[in-house]
Amino acid sequence: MNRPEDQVLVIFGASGDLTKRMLMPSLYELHARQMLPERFVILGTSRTPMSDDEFRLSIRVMLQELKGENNLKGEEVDSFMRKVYYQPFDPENGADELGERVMFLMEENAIPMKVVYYLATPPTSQQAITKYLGRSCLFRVKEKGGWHRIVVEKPFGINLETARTLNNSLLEVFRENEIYRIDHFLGKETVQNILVLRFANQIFESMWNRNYIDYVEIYALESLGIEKRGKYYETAGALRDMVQNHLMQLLAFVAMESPATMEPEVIRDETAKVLRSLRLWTGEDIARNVIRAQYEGGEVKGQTVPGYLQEKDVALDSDTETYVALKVFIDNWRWSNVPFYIYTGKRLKDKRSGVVIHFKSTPHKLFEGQCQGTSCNQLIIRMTPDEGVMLKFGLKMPGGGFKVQQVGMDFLYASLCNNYLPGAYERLLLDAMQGDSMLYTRNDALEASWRFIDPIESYWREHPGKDLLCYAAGSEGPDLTGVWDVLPPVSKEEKNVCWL
Ligand SMILES: NC(=O)C1=CN([C@@H]2O[C@H](COP(=O)(O)OP(=O)(O)OC[C@H]3O[C@@H](n4cnc5c(N)ncnc54)[C@H](OP(=O)(O)O)[C@@H]3O)[C@@H](O)[C@H]2O)C=CC1
Ligand SMILES: O=C1O[C@H](COP(=O)(O)O)[C@@H](O)[C@H](O)[C@H]1O
Repeated sequence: MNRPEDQVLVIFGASGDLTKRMLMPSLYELHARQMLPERFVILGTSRTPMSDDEFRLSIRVMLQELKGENNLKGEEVDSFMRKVYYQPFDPENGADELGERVMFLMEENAIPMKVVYYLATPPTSQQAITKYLGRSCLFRVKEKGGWHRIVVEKPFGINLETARTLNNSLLEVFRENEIYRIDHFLGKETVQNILVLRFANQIFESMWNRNYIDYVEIYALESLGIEKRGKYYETAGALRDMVQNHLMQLLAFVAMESPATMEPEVIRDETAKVLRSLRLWTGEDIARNVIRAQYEGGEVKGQTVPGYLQEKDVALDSDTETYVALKVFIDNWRWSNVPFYIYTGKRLKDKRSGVVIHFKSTPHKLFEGQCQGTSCNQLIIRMTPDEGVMLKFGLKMPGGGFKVQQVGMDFLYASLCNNYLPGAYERLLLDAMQGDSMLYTRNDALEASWRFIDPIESYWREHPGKDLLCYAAGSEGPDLTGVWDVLPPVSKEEKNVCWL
């Protein structure tokens, strides 16, 4: 792959968690693999006063923590740090020190006027930063034959209305093709692989519809709690934090029609179409098809952990959901009446995420014990743990008679000769630098997703605490027996099965 052209990356929110834990380590990894532009500067900025060296030191410490001191090459870290700078700056204070610093660094490093801005800041500051960029001397890079792009972190609004307001303020300064709305799930190798698995293999794609598929499960289960993000999580909950963005995008990849080409706009047209075809739940449909729950105290991996209500910055009577299960339909020709079950939650037994395609059973059952009366065939696309793909089918048990046992054919990414899997942020940062927006969310898709989420949030607001289930931290989630027609996937289903 070609390295991106020479440019500057300006990261707003440089003193924050995302920059330290995800962005800088990903940029370091790209540097170590010589995938960054030859002439390249990373300028971090936030309001916190810090010198270049203080910023570099904080990044060095984080790299050592994440990768282990022995796994870092001193020379490589030093050469990376030579690309890193910091400028304290408040976008609301009227001055343009940031713009001047960027211009100076471009000149000093003989970098053309090409800039990516990364907004790793809270949504409340995004409008002020965008407005600043519109009035800064930086805005002139385009007049001088350069380009600029802006990457915007989630959450993109808290409902359709706020998403539109944010989008309009971005469009006052940037063109749609310069706006990159990031969804880090799309940067995951296994998620991208859904496209290849589906569209490079006739055996799957020809069966990928209502005639052969009974139902689909999409899940992202976590053992982590809300960490120190109580304030944010109280306004988000599992539905806005995970479903509105990541799981809707994943659903769109699983359900989209085959694109005519692999061009970004063609792929994004197809994913947007899926989200526009979602059946919108209203009123009592919501009570039937959307389940919410909240964790109580418990034990996760041998550690006692508090319940959600005891977490910092959480209201004592909060009804914020930390778990949500949804039954979703895509009202189009391909998926008519095929349920998609979506599950996500915090403080569960393990971290597991993936997609399970449940194929229909054979029309006539010939064999004894044929997969306990259900279908023998599932395709499991595992994102975490053990990234890979497993196909399950029935085979004859050795010995007399014709007894069926379900077995699995398992592909593990770890088994590849070159088993380096780029992190999601590595891939997405590189794409933004190269001007490839395929794995970034387009505004119409985002709006379609909010159109589905908003009525559920409104219903919950109108019925505080109604039907809120609870589950113990460290469990598999709330007990849905009798509440839900299909029970959520449990860890054992993803494992290969051995002969009885
Ligand atoms: N952390 C994570 O794992 C993930 C985070 N995100 C998203 O990324 C964004 C940042 O998250 P995170 O790093 O965790 O948040 P933090 O609170 O850790 O950091 C926020 C950063 O934004 C800066 N900031 C805050 N207010 C302003 C302002 N008015 N003007 C300029 N800069 C400001 C802060 O610096 P200062 O106060 O010095 O200005 C700080 O550098 C959020 O939108 C979050 O939802 C998305 C996915 C994962
Ligand atoms: O965006 C978010 O994603 C993480 C889960 O991401 P993963 O890559 O670790 O699966 C989630 O923990 C967080 O709450 C959410 O904001």
